Amino acid sequence: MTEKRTAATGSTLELSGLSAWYGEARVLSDVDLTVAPGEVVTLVGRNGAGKTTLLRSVMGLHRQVQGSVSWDGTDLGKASPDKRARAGIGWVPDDRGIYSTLSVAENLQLPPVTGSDAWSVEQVYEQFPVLHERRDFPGTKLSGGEQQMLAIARVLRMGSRLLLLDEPSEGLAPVIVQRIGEIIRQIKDQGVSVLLVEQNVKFASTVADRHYLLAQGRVVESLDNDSFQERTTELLEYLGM
Ligand SMILES: Nc1ncnc2c1ncn2[C@@H]1O[C@H](COP(=O)(O)OP(=O)(O)OP(=O)(O)O)[C@@H](O)[C@H]1O
Repeated sequence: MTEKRTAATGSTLELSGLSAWYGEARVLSDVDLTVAPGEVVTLVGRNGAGKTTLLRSVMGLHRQVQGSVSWDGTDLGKASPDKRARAGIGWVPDDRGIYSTLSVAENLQLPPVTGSDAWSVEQVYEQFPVLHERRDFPGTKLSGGEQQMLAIARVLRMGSRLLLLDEPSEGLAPVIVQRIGEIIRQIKDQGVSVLLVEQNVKFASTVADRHYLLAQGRVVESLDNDSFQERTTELLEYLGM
């Protein structure tokens, strides 16, 4: 098992006044957001609200931004995505981004180790037995759920301390969504933080500590999970979801 980290050794993500544009179009406006060590936080909002752009801005993949993204007390400024990855931020895109012609085992060998908490391949196989069973299969032969597990396992192999997950439950069967939920709770227990874009509100409420509701690029509500569960119907109606 991976050693459990304590909150004291973790890092906080803090966005302050983050705005983002595509050309002239402003798609994020003055977003303030924090993710504390070991916290699971979701971004909820309808299509086009700016959720993916926010994750890409944290990773440094979207560059037309203003405001600050700070990690571990340091403003990331214009740091490259590679530098952010080496600082412990792991990105799991919505298309999962695995190398489809490489085997599961090869995909797991590729990531550079960036942190002292990097999972070994053995740990990955212990926690994701299905990846062990499929270790010689190419990415193309994996189911959606297996691809999602592989994508998450790859950032854990690097030792990322903050996972940015873009719709991990999308298109997956309920039993697999449940398994992804267990994995998120487990990595949280190990002190890893998660910022999760999620349209599946029920799933979000089973894994998250807090939620930010985004509408037209603005944070319109920030709620703990109890308040979110109490007000789900009202909030979804407001968001048009
Ligand atoms: N490459 C791009 N060029 C121009 N506009 C873009 C681009 N990517 C996204 N947008 C626009 O930016 C806004 C925010 O998009 P974003 O993908 O961040 O939203 P989202 O909340 O993640 O929605 P979805 O769930 O549909 O991906 C939308 O209006 C979208 O049309």
